[in-house]
Amino acid sequence: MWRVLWTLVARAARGPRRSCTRQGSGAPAPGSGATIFALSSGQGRCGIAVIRTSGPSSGHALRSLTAPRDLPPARSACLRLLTHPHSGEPLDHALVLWFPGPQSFTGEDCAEFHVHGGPAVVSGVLQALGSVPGLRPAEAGEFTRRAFAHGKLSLTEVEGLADLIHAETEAQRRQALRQLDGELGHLCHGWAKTLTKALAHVEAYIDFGEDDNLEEGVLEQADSQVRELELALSAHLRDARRGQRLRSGAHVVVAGPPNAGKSSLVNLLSRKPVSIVSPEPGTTRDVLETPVDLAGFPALLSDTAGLREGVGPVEQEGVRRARESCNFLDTVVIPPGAGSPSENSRRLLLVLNKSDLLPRGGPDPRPDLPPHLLLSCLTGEGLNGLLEALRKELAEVCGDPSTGPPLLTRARHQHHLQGCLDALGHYKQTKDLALAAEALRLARGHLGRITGGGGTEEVLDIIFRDFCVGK
Ligand SMILES: Nc1nc2c(ncn2[C@@H]2O[C@H](COP(=O)(O)OP(=O)(O)OP(=O)(O)O)[C@@H](O)[C@H]2O)c(=O)[nH]1
Repeated sequence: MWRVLWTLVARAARGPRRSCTRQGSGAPAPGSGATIFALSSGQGRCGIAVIRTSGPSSGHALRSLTAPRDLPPARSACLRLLTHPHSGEPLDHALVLWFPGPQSFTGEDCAEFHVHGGPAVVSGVLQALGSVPGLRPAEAGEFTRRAFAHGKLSLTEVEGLADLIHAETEAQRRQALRQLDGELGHLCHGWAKTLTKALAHVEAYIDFGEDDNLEEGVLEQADSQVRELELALSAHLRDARRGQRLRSGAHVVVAGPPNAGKSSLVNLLSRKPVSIVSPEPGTTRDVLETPVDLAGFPALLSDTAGLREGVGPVEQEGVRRARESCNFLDTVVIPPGAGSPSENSRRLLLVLNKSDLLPRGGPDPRPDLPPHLLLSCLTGEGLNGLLEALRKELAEVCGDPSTGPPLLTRARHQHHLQGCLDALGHYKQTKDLALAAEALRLARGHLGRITGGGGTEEVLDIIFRDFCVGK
């Protein structure tokens, strides 16, 4: 029987749809065939600038620009004089590297020129490359798109790479690196393998149901595999918003009565004068948002109008907007002497500001309040404690990328996971084994599309739009 089942596992793994493996779309990247070139390091004056090429004429380009005109050994840096291929004019002394395909980032022949980073050197070398027949400037993300097309990166790894390039905080960098290293892809791959096994069991029953040699309980095994998978997928979907928040930033709202020191705290946390600080109550009238790195997590920090009643229509509108902002993670700042906050915040971190005005080492001045932190925006005392408390809150809200399972970082991951769960729901409902097998294939197709299997072409333009030229 096991031989029968293994054959079926192999067949189920092939299936009518592409399984979730680490491979590209199979479709050639637009315009692949041409050799592309671009500055891959940042724009502007710098010590070293890296210019690279990818495509069949890379070797020819390297020989055309370097003296001596032979290819350096593969993947070894060599010092060469760069000259213009037509005029012979010296352009720079550069380190050059030759990466013959398929052992290169894109899977194609690639060359790199590490030149001195002056604008004239860079434009001279780019112009020289443009004069080599068969070469054209690369479009944004075209190197990575070719890497994807040649199966060098899965789609989740491409997304991880895009996130790594855009990462502005430590938590974002950690998360992006984990995705680039294939953690999310491996997770989906593991789920797809479970589905393949379940499918093999169902197909075995369809083909050999009457065969005495067929092992007992194959359908029950498939059912239990599906149940386990459902639990795992549901757990990930429950956490789905965390990964997206980690990419886009959590909302942190500073709210409280007028003159509490909200603007002072926003300026302190963002390390720049975002808001006007003044002893006059009611200075901040509207919600002021600024992106910040809070204890390694990305956040959109909002300063709000002081919450009070009986003011004019403009300030009242500010108060209304402030209350509306208190939907996410709120830090409510209150001064000594104010009443307990009544805001209906989902997550509240209470800070008692102006602690420098309190007697040193005295008892807690506000034992009537819920647990709170003491802070002085004036002296900075208590700031480390507040940052640590924020780090814990944000790790809850965004997910901690140092530990825990890989996060779903995009809406499309969530969409396909939900699609997979829905298909598993159909599997459980139907009594028809052929339809059950089809539901499992459908579920597996959704998982495959997360890592870039068939049917992802429509999202490629959106994903690669996030890249810069040269990547
Ligand atoms: N002593 C002391 N004064 C502070 C501290 N933080 C802020 N202040 C002062 O308190 C006053 C009000 O500060 P703001 O930051 O403008 O207060 P706010 O809550 O934004 O005020 P509104 O715009 O009215 O809502 C200013 O004079 C600040 O210099 C602090 O920790 N200690």
